[in-house]
Amino acid sequence: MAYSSPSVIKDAKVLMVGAGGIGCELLKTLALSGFPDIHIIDMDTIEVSNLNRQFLFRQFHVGQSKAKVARDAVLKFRPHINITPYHANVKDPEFNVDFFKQFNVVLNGLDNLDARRHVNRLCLAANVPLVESGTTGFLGQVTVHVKGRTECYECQPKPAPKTYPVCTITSTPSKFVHCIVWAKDLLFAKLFGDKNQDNDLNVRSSDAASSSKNVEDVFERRKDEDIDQYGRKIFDHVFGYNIELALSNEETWKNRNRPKPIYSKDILSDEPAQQNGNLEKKYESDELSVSAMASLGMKNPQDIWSLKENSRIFLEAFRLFFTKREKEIGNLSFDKDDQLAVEFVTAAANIRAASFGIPLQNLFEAKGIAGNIVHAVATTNAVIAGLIVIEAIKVLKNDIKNYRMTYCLEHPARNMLLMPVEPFEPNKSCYVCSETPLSLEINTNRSKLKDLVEKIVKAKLGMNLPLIMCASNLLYEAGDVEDDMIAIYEANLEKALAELPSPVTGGTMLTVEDMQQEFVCNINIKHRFFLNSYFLYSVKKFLESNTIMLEELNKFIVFLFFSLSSLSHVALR
Ligand SMILES: Nc1ncnc2c1ncn2[C@@H]1O[C@H](COP(=O)(O)OP(=O)(O)OP(=O)(O)O)[C@@H](O)[C@H]1O
Ligand SMILES: [Zn+2]
Repeated sequence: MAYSSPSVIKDAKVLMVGAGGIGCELLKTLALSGFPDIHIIDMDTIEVSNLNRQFLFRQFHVGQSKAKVARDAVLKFRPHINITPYHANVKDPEFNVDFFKQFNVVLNGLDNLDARRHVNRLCLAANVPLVESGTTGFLGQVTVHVKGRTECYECQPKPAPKTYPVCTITSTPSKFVHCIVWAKDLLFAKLFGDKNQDNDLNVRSSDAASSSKNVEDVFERRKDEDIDQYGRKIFDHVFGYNIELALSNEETWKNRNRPKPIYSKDILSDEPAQQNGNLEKKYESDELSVSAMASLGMKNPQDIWSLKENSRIFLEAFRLFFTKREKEIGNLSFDKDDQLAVEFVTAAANIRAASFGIPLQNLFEAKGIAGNIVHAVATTNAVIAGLIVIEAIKVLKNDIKNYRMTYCLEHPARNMLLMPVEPFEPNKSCYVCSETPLSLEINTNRSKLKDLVEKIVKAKLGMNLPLIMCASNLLYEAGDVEDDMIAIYEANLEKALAELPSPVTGGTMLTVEDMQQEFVCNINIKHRFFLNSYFLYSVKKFLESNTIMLEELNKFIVFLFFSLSSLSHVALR
C-alpha cells in the first residue's frame, strides 16, 4: 500500500543525537514514517552488550560506528531517503549553532546530562525545537522544548545521582550496594587503578594511626612474592585484619550488628594456595575472555555463590589480573563490561557482605548495581521512540496546543500506562533560557580563577569552552587562543580572584560565555568568608547529595565544596 506522508514530514530535515537503545528505534520509526532527510550523531562504537536491544546492529558490527551502521541498516529497507551519519561527539565544535540551524527539529536519544544540556543550549541559540527523551527500565519520558513557549531542558534542576556517606562505605555497610561501592571504588581502584589517588581503604581506629607508620604497605607486592600468597595477604588484610581493627572501636557497634572477620585459611582450609593449575592451560589462550568463573568451571551468573566460592573467585580473579593483564594494572578503572572486573567486584562485595551479615547476591545482580544499571527494556525504548516522532510531527505542524510531555509509567495510573501532561511555560528565572543573573558566594581571597572555571563554570554551569570577562577585561578564554595570550591566561588561572589584573571581589559582575553554545550568563560575585558551622553543614550536605536546589526567590543555589585544600569556599546562588 502506498503511504503518502504529510507535507510537514516530507519537507522536514531532522537531527537525531544518539543511536543507542532509543536511537535505533527512533531512526527506524522516522524512516518508516516517511522522514526523508535524517542526520545522526553518535560518538560510540557498537559493543556486544548493545545487541540485545539495539536491533539495527549485529555481532559482526561490533567495533564499528553506531551512527554509520544504523544508517546502513535502515537504508536496506528505506533506500531512497537521506541519512547522514556522524561518528562524533555532539560537543565537537563542528556542531555549532549554524549546524543546528539547518534542522527543523532536534531529537535526543542520549544517556547523559552533560550532552543533553549542551544540545539544549544549541537548540535555544539556533531557535530549533528539541524533543528530549530518556528511559530507565520500564520508565521513560518524552518532553518538548520550544524556545519561549515551553520550559527548556534546564528550567528545572535535575536530581543528582545517589551518593553514599563515606563512613557507611568504609566502616558500616548495611546494604549490598554499600559493599559494591566499597569493592569497586575502594578495593578495585586501590589494587588495579591509579596508585596516586587518595583512597581511604583502611579502617581507622585509635591505635591504627600510630601503629601504621612502621608497618609495611600490605598493598605493595613484596619482591618475588608468590601471586597466590599476595592475594591471600590482601584477602586477610581487608576481610580479616581491617574488620578486627574496626571491631576494636566499641562505640561504633553499640547499636549495630558486629561484623565477623574472615580469613582465607578458615574458608579455604582444605585447599592449597595454588589450586587452578590444571585448568589454566585450557582458558589462558584467549586473553579477552580471561575469566575467573571460566577458570573455576562456574557457568551461571545467576547462581548465588557460597562464601567459599566467592573466596575462590576473589583469589582467582586477583591472580588472573596479575598474570594475564599485568600491563593494565595501575590504569584500570571499573568497567561493567569487563568480565574479570565484574567477577572480582562481585566476589569482594559478597565476602564483605558475609562479614556484615548482609544477604549475598549473584553476579548478574551485582553487575547491575556496580554499573548503576537498570536493565534496559527494548519495549520501553520503542514506545518512547514512537512518542518522540508523534511530538516531532506536532512541532513541525506548529500545533502548540497539543504539545505534550509524556511519562511512561511502570504501573497504570487512572488505567493508563502513558501519562500525557501539558508542557510548562519557561521558568522566568532559568539562567539558561532567561537572562537571570546568578549570584555566587565565594571567598575571593582564597579561591583561584582555576577553581571558578573548573568547578563552577564547567562542572556546574555545563560550559564547554568558556570565556570569562570582568567589565571589559578578558580574564580567561578556553579553546584556540592567540599565542601571546596563553601565558597570561595560565597565570590568571593560578591567581586568587581578588588578585587578578582586573580584581574580582564582592560586588563584581562577571560575564561568562560559551561561544560554541552561544550562551552567556552574568554572575554577581559576593565575597564571603566561610568558616561557620552552617557552611560546614552545607559542605557536608553537598558532598552527600550534590544537590542543586531552587530557592524561594527562584534563584539557583549551589553549595560547592572546594578541593580538600582547607579554606577556599564558595556557594552559588
Ligand atoms: N556527547 C555525545 N555525543 C554523541 N553521542 C553521545 C554523546 N553522549 C552519549 N552519546 C550516545 O548516546 C547513546 C545512548 O544510548 P544508550 O542509552 O542506549 O546507551 P548505550 O551506551 O548504547 O548502552 P548502555 O550504556 O546501556 O550499555 C549512545 O550510543 C552514546 O554513544
Ligand atoms: Zn530554561
